Amino acid sequence: MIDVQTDSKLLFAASALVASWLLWVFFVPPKQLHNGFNKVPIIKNRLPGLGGVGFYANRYTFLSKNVTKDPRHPHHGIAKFNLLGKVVYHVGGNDEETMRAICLNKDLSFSGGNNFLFAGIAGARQGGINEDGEVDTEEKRVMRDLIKAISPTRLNPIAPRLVEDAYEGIQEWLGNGASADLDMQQTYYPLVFRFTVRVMGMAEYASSPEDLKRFVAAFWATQRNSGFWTTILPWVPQPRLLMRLWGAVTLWRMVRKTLAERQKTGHREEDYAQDLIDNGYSHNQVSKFVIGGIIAGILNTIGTGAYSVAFVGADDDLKRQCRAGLEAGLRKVAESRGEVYEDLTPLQKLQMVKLEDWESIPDFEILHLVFKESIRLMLTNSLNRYYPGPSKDKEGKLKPRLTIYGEEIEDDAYVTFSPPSNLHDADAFPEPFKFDPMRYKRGQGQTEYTFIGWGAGHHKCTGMRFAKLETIIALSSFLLFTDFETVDDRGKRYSLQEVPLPDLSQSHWRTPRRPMRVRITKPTQ
Ligand code: HEM
Repeated sequence: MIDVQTDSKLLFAASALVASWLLWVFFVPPKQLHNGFNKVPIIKNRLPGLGGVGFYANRYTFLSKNVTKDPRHPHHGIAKFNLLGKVVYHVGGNDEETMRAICLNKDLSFSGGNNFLFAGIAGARQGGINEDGEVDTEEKRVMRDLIKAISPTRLNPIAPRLVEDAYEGIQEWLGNGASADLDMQQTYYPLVFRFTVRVMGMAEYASSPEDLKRFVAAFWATQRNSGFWTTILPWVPQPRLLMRLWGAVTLWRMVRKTLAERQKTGHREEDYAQDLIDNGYSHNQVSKFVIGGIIAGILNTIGTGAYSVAFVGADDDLKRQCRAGLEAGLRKVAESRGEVYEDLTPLQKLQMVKLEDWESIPDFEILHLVFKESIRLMLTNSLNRYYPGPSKDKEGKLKPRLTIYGEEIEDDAYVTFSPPSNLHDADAFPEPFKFDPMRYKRGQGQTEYTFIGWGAGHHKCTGMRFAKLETIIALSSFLLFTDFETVDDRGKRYSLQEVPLPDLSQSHWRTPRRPMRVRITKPTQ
């Protein structure tokens, strides 16, 4: 028999429990935040228990609203806030001492920071740090493999194939027409994807448009479906979460299936996945490497590269300068190989260039400066770290505690540095939102601490040379295989300073604030 009275009592008790738990989750910040460990100002949040979840959803705006209001020095200073029960220190500025404190302190965990502050995995294992407080061997191995995958010995033989990919891409975009208006997200982004799968794995997708399309769609399903609710309530089924799951499962299954096919048929490719297979790595290990490598390789490269093309397409003088530099450099390469420059096709000219040529021939410098300036304007991803506390040195003595802007940081805290605080600082880069690639020739942003675009210290970008190579190949392909200009959706030309930047809170997809197309035309000569 049902005892109605007991049941309703139980129901009441359960509801009260849930309600108190929710109140606690939403309104009670972690004790650590207010414990007076230091005098760092606290960022207040409407739901102090959840904390500054705007950091995930709208990072740039969240920091602009809550840190300094001085637009000449965005995001400068230090402030702390609660984020899902963890204490996070925001740090910004362009003084070398502060950046060194973050970039050179071996007690700070890169993967621990990114698991939580980038991927939004609250309470995840502080990956990469073993019980002795050292970077674990699995993480070291993955990093070693990545360095090998994009080493000059591998990039040089693949570079001509990347040029061919760009050439084919352009022919495909033009189709039978004399010109085409490119939405860069739908055209340039898949091209960079093609480059990346060719280098890392799975090269099969680079030659199969259908597979590439499916792979790209699955990738973006994982990257573009993180938001406020999926971060706060990751266990509650919701459309974005399901999309994310679908993306992750599809990526995983595609890579596993392709690996199994290689094993079954003996088919081989020139990508790094093949090297790993040959070295006896398990399919699990290869899949993790491929997917991780693609995430690292794609996210910062697509938008900054696409905008490099768009900026050049918006200014005829800059385009002339880039073409002149490119042609002069290509002529030198051809002549050094004993070729007659005029006898070569544009494709052959570009395919001859080695990584070291792109990096060392002074005529190519203008292309690098365009890319550098595009990164300066666009890079908003923070440098994320986890601080477990000071470790011990070899004699067993505690190392000095992490100190930033004179304030000691407690154990079990997160630290995040905002690149725009460095890259958009008006003293370091006058008129910071003006696209001005020649500013570096006037002495701005010369060191890794005065230009944090590639990071600095222990975690400086491993993929820098590859990112430069692929972007310069793509930009050079536009310059050599097409004529191009940057227009709006009605075909009206944008000037250099009118090129619409993306909302800087949007970390990867980088949609321009107003419609933007790159109009390519078959060259007349
Ligand atoms: C425009 C393109 C790129 C930009 C602006 C960029 C920027 C950065 C920055 C700022 C960091 C430092 C992060 C930190 O300290 O927390 C970094 C690290 C890293 N980047 Fe890049 N990156 C780019 C392309 C690439 C590519 C193409 C790859 C790989 C194929 C790559 C792989 C990595 C890796 C593995 C790290 C971590 C290094 C370590 O922990 O030692 N990046 N990148």
